[in-house]
Amino acid sequence: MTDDPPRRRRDYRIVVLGAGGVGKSCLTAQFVQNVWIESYDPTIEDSYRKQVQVDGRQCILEILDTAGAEQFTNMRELYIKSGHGFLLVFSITSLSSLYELSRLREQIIRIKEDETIPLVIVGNKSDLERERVVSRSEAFSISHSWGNTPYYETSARRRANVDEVFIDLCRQIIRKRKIEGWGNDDEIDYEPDPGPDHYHSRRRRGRRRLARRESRCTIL
Ligand SMILES: Nc1nc2c(ncn2[C@@H]2O[C@H](COP(=O)(O)OP(=O)(O)OP(=O)(O)O)[C@@H](O)[C@H]2O)c(=O)[nH]1
Repeated sequence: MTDDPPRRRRDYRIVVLGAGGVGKSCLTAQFVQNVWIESYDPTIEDSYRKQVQVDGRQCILEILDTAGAEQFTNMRELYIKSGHGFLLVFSITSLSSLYELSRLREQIIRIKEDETIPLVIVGNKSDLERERVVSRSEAFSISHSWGNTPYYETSARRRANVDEVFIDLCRQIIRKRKIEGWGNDDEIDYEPDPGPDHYHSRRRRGRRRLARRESRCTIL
């Protein structure tokens, strides 16, 4: 019996940021599992993994939702520090959630000490057009002022543009690493695929998993 040749993948750590209630968990659940979760229980830590192909490269996504406001800031700094790319999510029904993104971006740049970190701006809840308070032009003007950061409008409820935002971010990360000469440094042998994309809900264990694993998508 011959061993299979080792397969290779590249691991990218993606962090999903945004104000409370903008739909970060719903977006991620849709991307990972193709499910719509109407109401999310914040007391449960949910961990998601997804292996996807982006232009022939493997990418794994994992999400950790944490409860506890005090830990939140520290955990967020930790996640930002370790992130390779960031989804900045607001709701088109909340102007304040859009303004929150500037603060988050400044925090990312400060912590990462990098102004070219891969970002995607996500205007979620596009199905609530009648409740829209953030115009597309307002969101685009922020995108332009940030050096044309990609802007997408999504609906987690209708699963509109959900894959696109994650894939765009992965592409940016791949491009940046190429430009910066990371080459194949982060390629590692990996275990055979455990099966279909999976989802698990855990209490407390998620944080340890986050520290251990190389590839993550974290929701804050
Ligand atoms: N209509 C509509 N509602 C959405 C959409 N995405 C999320 N929601 C609703 O918005 C609420 C908040 O969604 P979550 O995914 O829990 O938001 P979150 O950003 O993870 O919130 P926090 O855990 O507080 O940070 C829920 O009631 C969802 O059902 C969407 O695309 N359209």
